[in-house]
Amino acid sequence: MKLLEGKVVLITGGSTGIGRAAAIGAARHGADVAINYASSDDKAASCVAEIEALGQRALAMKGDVADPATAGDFVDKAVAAFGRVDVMVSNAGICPFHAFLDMPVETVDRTFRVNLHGAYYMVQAAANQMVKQGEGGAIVAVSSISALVGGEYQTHYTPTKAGVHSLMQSAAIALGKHGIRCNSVLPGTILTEINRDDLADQDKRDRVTARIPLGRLGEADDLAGPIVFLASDMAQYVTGAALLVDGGAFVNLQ
Ligand SMILES: NC(=O)C1=CN([C@@H]2O[C@H](COP(=O)(O)OP(=O)(O)OC[C@H]3O[C@@H](n4cnc5c(N)ncnc54)[C@H](O)[C@@H]3O)[C@@H](O)[C@H]2O)C=CC1
Ligand SMILES: C[C@H](O)[C@@H]1OC(=O)[C@H](O)[C@@H]1O
Repeated sequence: MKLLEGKVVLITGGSTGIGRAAAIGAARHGADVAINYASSDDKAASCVAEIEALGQRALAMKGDVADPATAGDFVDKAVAAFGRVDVMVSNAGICPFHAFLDMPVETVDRTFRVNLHGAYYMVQAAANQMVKQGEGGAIVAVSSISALVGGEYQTHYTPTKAGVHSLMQSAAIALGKHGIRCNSVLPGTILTEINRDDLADQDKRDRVTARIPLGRLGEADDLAGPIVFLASDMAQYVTGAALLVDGGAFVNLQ
């Protein structure tokens, strides 16, 4: 069964990792997909090609989500190409691991701007388009298990993920009357570019893996199903929710 047949899905940071897996997952479920991406034209083009090979329409738009203007441009471009917006997956993010006591101001500022401000502007732009269309919609934000627990080298990052989780809760209230559902996924540790260097430390990798009841680190594709589900009408009465996708890591205290 295809869960997103005929829908138009927008995804930020969609050329790699979790965003790319969500883009391909949405296309497999019958959606046309627009991705925003930050830098690599080649990766964006290959994602578009993969979606088109599945028989769906796709477009890629380069843009920095930290710039408020990018959100409106992205939504406008998707509407010009596909006529509407049914789903926004706010996924773009950075996590430049660094110790707390000498954290550079620029690193804090950039992480907040990309992860939290970027999500805010994208969600707002998509919601305005959905309200204009008058047929509801679904917003899925990629938050993190880090919204609930800390990280020694992530003091600038974990608050942004808590913020994204909170944004979905408040947006669910603000947008419920328009039939727009807002939910977040909370991935655990997923092997992607964002943590490639950090997890090159075998000790850390082993420690993180040992905490996961399912016995392995996550892969980007582990997020595709939960994101497609929350975006789809199968989740028609789910809003303001946060779905942990962490192999059980969060509940594993002792
Ligand atoms: N990999 C993990 O263990 C976890 C990742 N996450 C979140 O998942 C999301 C996706 O990350 P991953 O797929 O893991 O890594 P990734 O590095 O493959 O994906 C992040 C994407 O965001 C894009 N991006 C970064 N800054 C941007 C900007 N200013 N404007 C537009 N796009 C930008 C990157 O180019 C990249 O495509 C992030 O929000 C991250 O915080 C959450 C929990 C765990
Ligand atoms: C990038 C990290 O490996 C990853 O990011 C998160 O949000 C998770 O909690 C992991 O720490």
